[in-house]
Amino acid sequence: MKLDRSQYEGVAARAECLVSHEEMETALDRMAETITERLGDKDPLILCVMTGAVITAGLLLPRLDFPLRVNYIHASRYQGATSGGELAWRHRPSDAIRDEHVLVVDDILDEGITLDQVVRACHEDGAASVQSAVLVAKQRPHQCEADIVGVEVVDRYLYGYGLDYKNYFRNARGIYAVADEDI
Ligand SMILES: O=P(O)(O)OC[C@H]1O[C@H](OP(=O)(O)OP(=O)(O)O)[C@H](O)[C@@H]1O
Ligand SMILES: Nc1nc2[nH]cnc2c(=O)[nH]1
Repeated sequence: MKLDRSQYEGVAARAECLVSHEEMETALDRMAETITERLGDKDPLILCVMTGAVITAGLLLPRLDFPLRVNYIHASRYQGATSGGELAWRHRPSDAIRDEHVLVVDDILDEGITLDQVVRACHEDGAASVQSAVLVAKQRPHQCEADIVGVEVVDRYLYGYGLDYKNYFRNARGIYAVADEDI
C-alpha cells in the first residue's frame, strides 16, 4: 500500500527523533572496530538479512578493511506491518554458508525471533562459526542476544536507517519513533 504525500509528511512530522545521524555514524564506527577485532583474520562471510539490513550492511562494509565476502539471506516477519507474525523464508543460501565464519547483519533486534532463527539456520547449514551484529537493539527481553549492538533504544515502533514504516522511511537519516496515533 502506498502512503500519499500528506500521510507521509504527517507521519514524519509526528515522529520523534531518538538517535541522530551523527550518533548513528559513531555507532557504526564502533561496530566496525569490534567486527574487525573479532573477524579481521577470519575471511568471514557477511550475511545481510534483507531487506532492512541493506542500509546497515552498506554503511558497515566500507568501514571494514580486511578480506571478506558478502551474501544475503531473506527472512521476514513484519512485511510492512507494525507487529510481527510467522517468519517467511524468501532466500536461504545454504550452500554458501557451509564451513564459513558467518557474520549475520541485521538492522534491529526486537523480539529476537528473526535473529534467533537466522542464526540457527546458519548452524544447521554447517557454518564454522556464527556471530551477529545489529544496528539497533530494543530495551526489552529478546529470544536471543546479538554479539555486537550499535545503539540501544526504547521499545517503541521505529523507522530509519533501514527500518521501515509501511515500507517507507528506510532512508530516514536517524532513528525515529512513530507516534502512537500512527501505529
Ligand atoms: O526481532 P524481531 O521481532 O524478529 O524483529 C526483527 C526483524 O524485523 C525486521 O524485519 P521485517 O520482518 O520487518 O522485514 P524487513 O527487513 O523487510 O523490514 C528487521 O529487519 C528484523 O529482521
Ligand atoms: N521498522 C521496524 N521494524 C521492526 N521489526 C521489529 N521491530 C521493528 C521496529 O520497531 N521497526
